[in-house]
Amino acid sequence: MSDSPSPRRPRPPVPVTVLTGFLGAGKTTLLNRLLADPAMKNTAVLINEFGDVGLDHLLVRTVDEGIVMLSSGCVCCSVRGDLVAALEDLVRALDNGRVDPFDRVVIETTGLADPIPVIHTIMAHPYLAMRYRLDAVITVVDAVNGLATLDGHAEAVRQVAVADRIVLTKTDLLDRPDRLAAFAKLSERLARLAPTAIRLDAAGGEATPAAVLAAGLIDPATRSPDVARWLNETALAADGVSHSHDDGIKSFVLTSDRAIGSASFDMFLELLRGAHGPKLLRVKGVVKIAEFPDRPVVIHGAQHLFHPTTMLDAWPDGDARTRIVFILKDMEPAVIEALHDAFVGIARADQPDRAALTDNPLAIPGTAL
Ligand SMILES: Nc1nc2c(ncn2[C@@H]2O[C@H](COP(=O)(O)OP(=O)(O)OP(=O)(O)O)[C@@H](O)[C@H]2O)c(=O)[nH]1
Repeated sequence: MSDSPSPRRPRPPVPVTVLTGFLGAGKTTLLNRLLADPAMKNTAVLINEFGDVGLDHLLVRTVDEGIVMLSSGCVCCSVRGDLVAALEDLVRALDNGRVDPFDRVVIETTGLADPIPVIHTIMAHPYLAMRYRLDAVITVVDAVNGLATLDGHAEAVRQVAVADRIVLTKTDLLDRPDRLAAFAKLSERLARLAPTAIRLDAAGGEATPAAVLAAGLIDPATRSPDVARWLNETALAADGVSHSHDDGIKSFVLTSDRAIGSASFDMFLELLRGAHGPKLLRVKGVVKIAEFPDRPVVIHGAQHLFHPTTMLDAWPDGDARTRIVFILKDMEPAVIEALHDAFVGIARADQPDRAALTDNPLAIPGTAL
C-alpha cells in the first residue's frame, strides 16, 4: 500500500484480520507476541473486552499506539455500532493524517463472540466495505481445553468452522496421557470442522506474523493474490467433502472448468443467499465468468452477506477453474452443486434446468432443488 496516495486515487482497502477464539484460549498472548515483531509495526488494533477492562489492553497498548478500545460488551451484538464507529474513526484519522499510515487492522473479538457478525460489519457497511476488506479469520484454540470447549459451546464451533488459520496454544502443557488423548481427538475434530485451515502451533514457535497473516487472498510478502494458498483446497481434495456430523458442519469445494455467464452467476448467488443464507457459514473462492474468462472474480461471503466482488487481472496460479470453498451448516453440498450445474447448463435428468428455476413464476427461489 502506498503511504501517500494521490488525492484523486482513493486508498486501497485496508486488510482486516479478525482474531477470535474462546475465553482464555490465548488471543491476547498471541496478539502481544505478534505485535512485538517489527513486521507488525504498521498494524492498528481494535480490542473488544467483555466486562471490565483488564490488563489485556494495557499490555497491547504498550507495544502499539494505534489502538482504539471498544467499550465493554460483546462485539457480536451490543457493540457492533461501536465497531463500525471505531473502524470509521480509524480511516478518518488516517485520511486526516492524525495517525501514521497503517497497512493492516487486527480486531480481537471477545471469547464469546460469533465471528460472523464481525465479518458482516466489514462486508455490509457501504462505506466500510470500500475502505476495508476482510483478509482472514484467525482462530485461537487451546490444546488442553479445546475439546471440552467445542463440546460445550456453539460459538466455539463456529469460530473454528470459519477460520482461515487455527493457532493452537498451550501445546507445551500436553505432558499427561489424558491430555494427549484429548488433544488427538481435538486435532481430528478441527480437521473435520475446518479442513482448509492450516494449523499453527504457537508454543512450538510456528505462529509468526508471516505464518499467521499470510492467510488472506493477498500474500503480504509478494502483495499479489495467491488463490491456492488462500483456498487451500487441496486439503479437501481427497474425498471432496468434509463432514462433521455432530455439529452439522460440512466443507466442500465446488470446482468447475465451465465458465458461468455473469448474469447467471449473479442469479446463482442470489438464489443461494435468499434460500440458504443462514446455512452458508463461509463462502470464498474464484469464479470463471464467461464474458471475461481470463479475469477471475473473487467472491467472499458469510451467510447472506457478501463482500463486493472484485476482479483479478489474471489467474494467479495458472489454474483457470472456478473454485469455491463452502462451509455449510445443516446443508448438503449436492444442493449447491445442482444449482451451479443448472446455471452453467449441465443437464441433470432429475433436476430442473436454469429456465425452470428462473422463469417459472411458481418456483420458490432456491427451494426447487
Ligand atoms: N502454558 C501456556 N499458557 C498460555 C499459552 N497461551 C496463553 N497462555 C496463558 O493462558 C491464559 C489466557 O491467555 P489470554 O491470552 O489472556 O487469553 P484470551 O483468549 O485473550 O482470553 P480472554 O480475553 O479471556 O478471552 C494466560 O494465563 C496466558 O498466559 C501457551 O501457549 N502456553
